[in-house]
Amino acid sequence: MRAFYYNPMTTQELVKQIHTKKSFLCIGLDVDLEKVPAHLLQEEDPIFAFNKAIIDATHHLAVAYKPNTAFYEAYGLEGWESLEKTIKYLNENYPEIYTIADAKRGDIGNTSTRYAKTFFSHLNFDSITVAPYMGEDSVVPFLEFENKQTILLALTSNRGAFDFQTQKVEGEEVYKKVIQTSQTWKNHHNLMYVVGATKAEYFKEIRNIAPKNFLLVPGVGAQGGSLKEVCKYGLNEDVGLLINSSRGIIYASAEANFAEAAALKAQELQTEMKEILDKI
Ligand SMILES: O=C(O)c1cc(=O)[nH]c(=O)n1[C@@H]1O[C@H](COP(=O)(O)O)[C@@H](O)[C@H]1O
Repeated sequence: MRAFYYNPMTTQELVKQIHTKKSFLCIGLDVDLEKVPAHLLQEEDPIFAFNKAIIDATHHLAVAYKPNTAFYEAYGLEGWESLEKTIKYLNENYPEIYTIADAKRGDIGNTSTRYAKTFFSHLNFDSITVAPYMGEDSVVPFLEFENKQTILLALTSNRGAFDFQTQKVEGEEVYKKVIQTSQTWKNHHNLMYVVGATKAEYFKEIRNIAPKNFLLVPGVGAQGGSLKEVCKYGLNEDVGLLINSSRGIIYASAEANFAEAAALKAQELQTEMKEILDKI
């Protein structure tokens, strides 16, 4: 795929879109060919056909899409091509939509630079999820892209988050150290954090140390997190939340009506979001 001209999206534009659509919904495009409707398997590119139908049916309800790269890499070269077609389709047809490469990268600086080029320059994603474990020099190559966002894993939605992230080092939980330390690397226009929806009771403290940053919040839907609980302390003056649901939306039906069923699920969340936004 050749690089094409594309205007990168700032957080201010993201906030504008949130207010226009009355939505801070992110739809996760985690495509599993064992779960897509059988008739799509006859398509030349079933993954892209599935994504296109979901995007066309839900783009007015969501402000962001988040393909998790594992679901594409698992199908080898063909899967990677489906990912390329998906991001190109989003950028060309819905340029207002915010895009997240959920790739959870991060390596020595020289290698992180290549990851950053892959997802920001070549694929033209607006943002990427990055693991902070290797420290500042592994994250800075992503932050050097001025109009792109780096989304650091802070407190993840899974049970294993308690293995390291909530453990104390010198009296402070590791996830707090990640947030506090990284705040000195770049400003809130370039830096966001992942905080799981299943960890709603932590949002108050997280907002104390990261009042301005956007938080990407996966775990609503299939993992059982509550939108209302997250919003109680997670919202900030710019809304500041992107709530992701993947399986709960895209696999609402495995029948021919899968895209309409996905739109209904997205609509349920958007309606709840509108009610919340109307009150602030
Ligand atoms: O970075 C992520 O997006 C992420 C972080 C996290 O703590 N928990 C988490 O579930 N995710 C991702 O968010 C998506 C959640 O999918 P569902 O549980 O199907 O809604 C998957 O792509 C996960 O890999």
